[in-house]
Amino acid sequence: MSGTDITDIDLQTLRNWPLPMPRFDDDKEVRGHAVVVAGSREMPGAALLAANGVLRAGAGKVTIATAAHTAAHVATALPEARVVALAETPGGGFAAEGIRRLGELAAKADALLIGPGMQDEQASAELVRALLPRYALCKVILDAAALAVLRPPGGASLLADPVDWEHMRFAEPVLLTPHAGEMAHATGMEKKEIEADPRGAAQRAAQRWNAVVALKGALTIIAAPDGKQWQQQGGNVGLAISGSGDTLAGIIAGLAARGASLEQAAAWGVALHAAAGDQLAMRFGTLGYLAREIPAEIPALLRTLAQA
Ligand SMILES: NC(=O)C1=CN([C@@H]2O[C@H](COP(=O)(O)OP(=O)(O)OC[C@H]3O[C@@H](n4cnc5c(N)ncnc54)[C@H](O)[C@@H]3O)[C@@H](O)[C@H]2O)[C@@H](O)CC1
Ligand SMILES: Nc1ncnc2c1ncn2[C@@H]1O[C@H](COP(=O)(O)OP(=O)(O)O)[C@@H](O)[C@H]1O
Repeated sequence: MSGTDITDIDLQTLRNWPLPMPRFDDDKEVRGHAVVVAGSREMPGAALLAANGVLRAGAGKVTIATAAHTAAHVATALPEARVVALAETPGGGFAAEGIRRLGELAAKADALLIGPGMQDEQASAELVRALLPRYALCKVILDAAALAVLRPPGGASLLADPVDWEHMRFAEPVLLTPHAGEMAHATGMEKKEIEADPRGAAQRAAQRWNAVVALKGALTIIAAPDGKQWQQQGGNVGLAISGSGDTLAGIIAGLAARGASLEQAAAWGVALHAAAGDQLAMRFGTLGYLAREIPAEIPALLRTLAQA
């Protein structure tokens, strides 16, 4: 299933693929605005981890749309963010009444990240289904609970069932950031099967869903709908920690808001995230650094890579 060409995300690849840089006189809107739809009563921290990633990746502005119950706490914890409170479903998801507001926010944003720490997968899937066709005006990244949109209501496997699949082709490519467990959940495949052939799984998903797929793990594969693939095997096992993926999703959203394409934001995001893990491992040891410490490593790494 896997093709033969895959590009390693190494220093040379990044050097040949420079990120868009702001002009000296740009304002914060021009530097990029990301909307992060994330968090819930049980996992408010995911919204903070992702939003920190957005700002540390160099975007000018972040808006967090999160559960009304925890919005005030989130706002206090990240004073740099604008925080929009969304009404909740009984299951802790975001109620449909928030969709119009989210659409208005997305229409003014450069990147839209949906999913980290959201509860109620069904409500999350409905929110994505309702939001994307009406408001797909910016770069969209779907992570964690938002990936539930990939499962048809009956729960059948999309990759195994081309009929159900037809309903789920994205009109415009979005970026999906599943780990193997989420990929298994979305496709009906066994996690073991995905781990045995991550390139094949990512590539099939990218082509069938019309999405850029970043399949995360110790080896991360990025596959684009046109067949291009990148891989990154770096970082360290300390990155296998609660909230690590939330920071990655935020870093990627920040880079996309700055003007990177979805493929470029994914490749740079994965490289920066791994390099941040390596910096933290040198300082604290491989085990025991925190996900919240990852984003603060990014600005210095960006400077180093930009000058490399
Ligand atoms: N502070 C916070 O608010 C945090 C929120 N988090 C949120 O928690 C939610 C659920 O996270 P999980 O995906 O861990 O859900 P689960 O713990 O429900 O895991 C779902 C399935 O995926 C498997 N799995 C989990 N991580 C994996 C990995 N890295 N590679 C392969 N298989 C894996 C599990 O074994 C399980 O079968 C997400 O919305 C996430 O954003 C977590 O990131 C932790 C921190
Ligand atoms: N052993 C490992 N070595 C290097 N990176 C890893 C390893 N395990 C996980 N990662 C990276 O850590 C991140 C974990 O993301 P995820 O599983 O979504 O975490 P969470 O849901 O807790 O936020 C991914 O970017 C993944 O590529």
